[in-house]
Amino acid sequence: MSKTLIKICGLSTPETVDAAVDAGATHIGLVHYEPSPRHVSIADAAKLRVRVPKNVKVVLLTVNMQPQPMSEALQEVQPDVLQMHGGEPAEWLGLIKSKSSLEVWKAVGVKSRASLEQAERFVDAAHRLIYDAAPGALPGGNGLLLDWRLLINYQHKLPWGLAGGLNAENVADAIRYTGAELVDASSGLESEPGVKDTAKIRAFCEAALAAKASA
Ligand SMILES: O=C(O)c1ccccc1N[C@@H]1O[C@H](COP(=O)(O)O)[C@@H](O)[C@H]1O
Repeated sequence: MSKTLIKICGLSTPETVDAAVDAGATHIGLVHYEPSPRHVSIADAAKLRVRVPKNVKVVLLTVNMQPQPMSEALQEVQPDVLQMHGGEPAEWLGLIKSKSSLEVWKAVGVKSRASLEQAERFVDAAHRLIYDAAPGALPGGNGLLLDWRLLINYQHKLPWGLAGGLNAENVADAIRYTGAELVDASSGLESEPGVKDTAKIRAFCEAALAAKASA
């Protein structure tokens, strides 16, 4: 199995971006969604983006963002990946995928096997699905685990990643149990909402890199 992909999301300071890169993250997530404690403005996202070396991908996370501000945000931040974490329709993602060189990811809340089947509507519209727990107070970033058993023996139609309540203590089990090739964590790496802890980031990356999926 190839090396696990690691996305550290909700970074908002130069120090924590650098810590994630140094720890071996393959993807740096910047959340642009005002209700989130991890929200960064587009101007700040653009400043953080330029710190990230070329071998690490920058993911801009948005929620139901309208086309015009989205287009301006993409222009300014120049992310490698756009993660849509709301109720965006497949047609909308498909349009962005067909008109840009961006990798397009769609996050879906997984409550049942039916959620996985419903997410297949994004097969032509997205490059990757991110399986998260069902939305809580926020559309994501709630630290809620999804039921990993739902993923066992599922014939995924797209590359996918596992999110939802991951932290340094559970990520190795998550990889071994589900076979996830990409793990995505945010609130589990914080000392308080919106404040990333560099020691937790390092411990998460170490545990994820050391784990070998058996699924
Ligand atoms: O992190 C947020 O605040 C956020 C806000 C709105 C949508 C998604 C958000 N985060 C993403 O949600 C998943 C799971 O996060 P957690 O590890 O359970 O906190 C992940 O993709 C985050 O990047």
